[in-house]
Amino acid sequence: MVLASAAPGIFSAGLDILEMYQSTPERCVAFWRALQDAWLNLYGSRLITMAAIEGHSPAGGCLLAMSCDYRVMAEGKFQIGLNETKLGIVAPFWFTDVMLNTIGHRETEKALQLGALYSAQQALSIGLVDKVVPLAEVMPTVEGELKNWLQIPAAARVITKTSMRKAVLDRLRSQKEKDAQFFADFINRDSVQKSLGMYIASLQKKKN
Ligand SMILES: CCCCCCCCCCCCC/C=C/C(=O)SCCNC(=O)CCNC(=O)[C@H](O)C(C)(C)COP(=O)(O)OP(=O)(O)OC[C@H]1O[C@@H](n2cnc3c(N)ncnc32)[C@H](O)[C@@H]1OP(=O)(O)O
Repeated sequence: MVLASAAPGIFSAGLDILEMYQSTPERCVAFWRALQDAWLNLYGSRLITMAAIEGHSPAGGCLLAMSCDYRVMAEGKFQIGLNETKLGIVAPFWFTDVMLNTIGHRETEKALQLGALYSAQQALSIGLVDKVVPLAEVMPTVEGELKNWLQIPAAARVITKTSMRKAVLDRLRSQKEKDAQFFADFINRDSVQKSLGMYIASLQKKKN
């Protein structure tokens, strides 16, 4: 399975910030449950999963990419990373776990505190993506890599993948409702709503 985007220049802009702003607790819980299930299915997928990152990939976009087995990113101006702290929010523990599994403890600690967004070359240097190529070559490179992965006996590959990811998946599975409730409480704090409001305004200002 290849994750790619139909929007030129954007792999994924992350979670819909407007869903987290001035929403109701009930809607926040439903929103979060949908995200949890999507992520559990992706990270726990038995399929070979690859991200064709042909554009920006902040926050939830970076989570999607990191949850795949292999990442190819377009060189140039695009950025990738977990930038949550820049919005005044905090990456949930399962976002952090996936980043830890991808780039290790020291880089994750820096990346998360700073809300760092990396260029493709920087992302390559810390292991956040596996390959950087010109934009037009992203999809052919993914397809070529997929052929390599498909050579591996499926059962052996799936057992290996499952055992590598089980602990992180189980950690969320065992506390889904608590996590959803925590999200709804956290996101509706006055201080968090204020930060989100300012961030939304800054996105709109950038456009004008
Ligand atoms: C004690 C422990 C505590 C733990 C607590 C944990 C609890 C949980 C806390 C909460 C965790 C939440 C996790 C959040 C994850 C996320 O994914 S948050 C989203 C982060 N995303 C971003 O920051 C991206 C913002 N967007 C951009 O930077 C740019 O838009 C872009 C992606 C780089 C593209 O730029 P460009 O091509 O120039 O397009 P724009 O003109 O900027 O955008 C077009 C329109 O789209 C709107 N938009 C962009 N991104 C979003 C978004 N994520 N959500 C909603 N809307 C978005 C943008 O405002 C423009 O809108 P219009 O002006 O109406 O056209």
